Amino acid sequence: MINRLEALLAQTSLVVTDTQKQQLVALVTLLHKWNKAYNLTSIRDPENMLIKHIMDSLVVSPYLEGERFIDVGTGPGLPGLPLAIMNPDKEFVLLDSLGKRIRFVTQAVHELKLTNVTPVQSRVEKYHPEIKFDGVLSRAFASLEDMLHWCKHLPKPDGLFYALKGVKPTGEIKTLNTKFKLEVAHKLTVPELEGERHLIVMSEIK
Ligand SMILES: C[S@@+](CC[C@H](N)C(=O)[O-])C[C@H]1O[C@@H](n2cnc3c(N)ncnc32)[C@H](O)[C@@H]1O
Repeated sequence: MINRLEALLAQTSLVVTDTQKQQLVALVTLLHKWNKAYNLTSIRDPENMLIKHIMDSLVVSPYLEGERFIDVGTGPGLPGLPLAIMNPDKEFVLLDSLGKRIRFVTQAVHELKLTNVTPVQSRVEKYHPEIKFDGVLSRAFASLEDMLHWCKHLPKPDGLFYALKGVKPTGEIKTLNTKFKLEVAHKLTVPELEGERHLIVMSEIK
């Protein structure tokens, strides 16, 4: 699988060390193994997991600004685990309300020896950390409006919200609550993934 990962990475400008490649492959292997018993993702085949989960998460990496992030509704650690592997100098809280998903994330953190990830089982509305975040991330979590509403207590005053989406959510952007504004919408290219991907970056208006 490492050859396949290297071929996919070669189609990007991402610079990934051998250790990081091994961790990414180990993550796919673990997800594939746990998925049989715990139904963590509808994508069951490791090759598809590499493209639709790992590469889809990794291409967000160059756009992260800051040191401390939370991935809300992380499910089995997506995009948070690939991003944490890619950015060992940044801290990631991976939050989900479902126990089986956070148990998987905890196991992955242990097996991959990740020291920059804290798994948290909680509903996002009820999670009030002492230290706020530079960025609030989500993929396949909620509409932009719901994400901003449920997560508005999480970023630092100048922190950003990042939502990874399919087709550009023009309607959702137009109807953003007047307290928030669109910073930028990046069109993402995920090697060998058909269909559009967008990273919507938003901030609160002060
Ligand atoms: C469709 S899954 C997406 C999982 C992952 N981000 C991905 O891209 O594969 C949405 C996740 O959000 C979680 N979730 C939904 N509402 C939540 C809330 N209010 N607080 C915390 N987690 C929530 C669900 O348990 C589920 O794991």
